[in-house]
Amino acid sequence: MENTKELRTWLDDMSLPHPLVIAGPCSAETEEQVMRIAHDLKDTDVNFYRAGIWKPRTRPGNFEGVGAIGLNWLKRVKEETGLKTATEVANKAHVDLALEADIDMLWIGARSTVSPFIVQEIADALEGTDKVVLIKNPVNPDLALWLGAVERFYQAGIKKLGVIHRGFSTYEKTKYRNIPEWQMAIELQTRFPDLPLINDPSHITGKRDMVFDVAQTALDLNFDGLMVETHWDPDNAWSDAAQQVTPERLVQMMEDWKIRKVTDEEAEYNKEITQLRAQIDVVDNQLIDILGKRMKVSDQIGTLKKKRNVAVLQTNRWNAILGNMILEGEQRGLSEEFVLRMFKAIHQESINHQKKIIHKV
Ligand SMILES: O=C(O)C(=O)C[C@]1(C(=O)O)C=C[C@@H](O)C=C1
Repeated sequence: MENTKELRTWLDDMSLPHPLVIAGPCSAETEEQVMRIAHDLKDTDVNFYRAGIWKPRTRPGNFEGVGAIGLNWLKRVKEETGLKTATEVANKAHVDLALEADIDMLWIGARSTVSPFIVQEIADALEGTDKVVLIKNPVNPDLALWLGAVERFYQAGIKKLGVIHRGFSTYEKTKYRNIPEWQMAIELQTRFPDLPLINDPSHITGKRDMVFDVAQTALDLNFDGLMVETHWDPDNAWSDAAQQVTPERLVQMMEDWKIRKVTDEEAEYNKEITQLRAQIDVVDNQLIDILGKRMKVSDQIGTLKKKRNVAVLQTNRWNAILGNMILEGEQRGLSEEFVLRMFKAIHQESINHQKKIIHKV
């Protein structure tokens, strides 16, 4: 699949003066709940009304969705409010029912994207549809798997495509429910700049008081839209209660978030950015030069270790370096997370260099 301008035609055709907004409850619970939230969102910037009908849950025994009856409620939403509708599909039966109910947008959940078999089944069932299909990232940070899923839909002749960044599972506990790994979204944009990219701050944060900040970060990174779980009584929601916001809060967020331009054509801006980028180029070249020099020293250590039959990995020395560099980094305004990531990459490269030397016959 190649990047083409046509990938964003469906979004451009909407001529929105703001990012695309998909909002609504995590799960459709009752007809009253679905209709009440829809009416609250009716005259706002929300473009698509979302509601989960079939809910893939981590463990059995939790509320697994109301099932097909909820599709009738979404039909009613469209009739009464004019909002377009969206729901998740996870197999062919879901697709058939959703198409029958004329749902406008279908998304593929993170747990489905991980399985090429399921993705292919859904893509085949959707072949040639003119509905919008959005593919959430797989639960694990695997860009090839994510793009592979997009490709399967593209090959099934689906032209209105997009992706949803909902964050990634981790074993370690973090402040996020699913860590954003923004780098993945940046890489995706670099490879497919015209593929509409939607952020899901609800699933990334898992907490409603963090939703705004993550949404703003996404907008700062040129995301095309946001999917925000919205419930009139979030605390009593039947699923994902902690991460849903009220319609009033969503309206406030839509007023408060800052939309940045992709670029600025003004001469003054161009002059300044060109000068600053020239400085970045100089520093980047110095960085590469310095890293090359460091690896040359590492090569010498490798030769010495080979002669003396000493192991490549030296954890005491390595931990001492890391500790020092975290302190040094702090004084220069560099986060511990960044210093750790950078030095782990340097260490790995250094080890690779020495391994080559030691195994050379
Ligand atoms: O100090 C060493 O023994 C090295 O090989 C250098 C180095 C490094 O790149 O800093 C590389 C590997 C070791 O695990 C520790 C440190």
